[in-house]
Amino acid sequence: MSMDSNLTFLKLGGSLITEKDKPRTPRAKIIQQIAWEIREALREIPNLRLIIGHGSGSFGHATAKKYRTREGVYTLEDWYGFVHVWYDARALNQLVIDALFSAGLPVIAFPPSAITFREGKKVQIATQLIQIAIEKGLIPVVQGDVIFDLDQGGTILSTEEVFAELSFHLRPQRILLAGVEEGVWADFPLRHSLVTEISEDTIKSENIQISGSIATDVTGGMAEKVKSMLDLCQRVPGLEVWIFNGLKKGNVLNALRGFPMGTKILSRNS
Ligand SMILES: Nc1ncnc2c1ncn2[C@@H]1O[C@H](COP(=O)(O)OP(=O)(O)OP(=O)(O)O)[C@@H](O)[C@H]1O
Ligand SMILES: C=C(C)CCOP(=O)(O)O
Repeated sequence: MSMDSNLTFLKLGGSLITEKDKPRTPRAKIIQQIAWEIREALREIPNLRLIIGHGSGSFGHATAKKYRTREGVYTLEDWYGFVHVWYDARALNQLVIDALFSAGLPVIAFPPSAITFREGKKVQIATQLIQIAIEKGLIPVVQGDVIFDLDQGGTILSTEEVFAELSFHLRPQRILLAGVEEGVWADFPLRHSLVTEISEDTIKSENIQISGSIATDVTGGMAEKVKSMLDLCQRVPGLEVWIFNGLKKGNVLNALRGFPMGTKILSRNS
């Protein structure tokens, strides 16, 4: 399948849309602001096609950590944990959907728990549903979520993992990952030196200090984000991924306009 030059995936990171170290605390104003920026982008670029994803921040991560849901779901208590994580992730999803819908965006939620399962390493996702929604002019919204797993009962799938699976089928031109950092810092947590481009080559040759999130997190923070996106760029040639700060007014709009900032992740051959 060839690349769809009008299709962009945008993740609103959990660190951006919640106060990640305060349990179940959304950043309502930021979510609203971003909703308006997305609407403005669509007004300016009517043929822009979008899939929006969002992380779980201070909603799902703490509960997922408590029940170790990502490592598997076996006992009755584990299954209680599984639905508890689902419940928390769903609560944040409703707030995001409310803000996007109120801004006039034709959003429709596709929670991975309802359209995805995993068998071994293979993630099966009902991509066709999402494709139909896009063809009808709607904006599918996915999220980090619990999913059933045929080998280990259940697990957690991050937004990036959902995006990766969708990318193989839908071939977006760009993935935009909005968080609270300017991008990937070479010297985190000092934050003096920003890495502008990362490829498989630079990550090996340069001394870039990337670790997990400073808040509670079960999906690996920045380290896993960069690793999974580098891997994806190798497998989907031509794809570009940007990691940038969504807290600054106008940044999401500019990124959607095709002027992203922050750190670009690209395949070795781009
Ligand atoms: N080198 C680095 N550069 C930037 N951030 C880094 C770096 N190393 C670790 N981090 C941490 O990783 C965080 C980003 O990962 P995190 O998973 O929290 O993002 P998110 O996708 O917004 O959250 P969520 O998983 O809740 O959706 C940063 O906010 C920072 O705390
Ligand atoms: C913890 C849960 C429920 C999902 C994690 O997804 P992410 O916030 O995109 O990493």
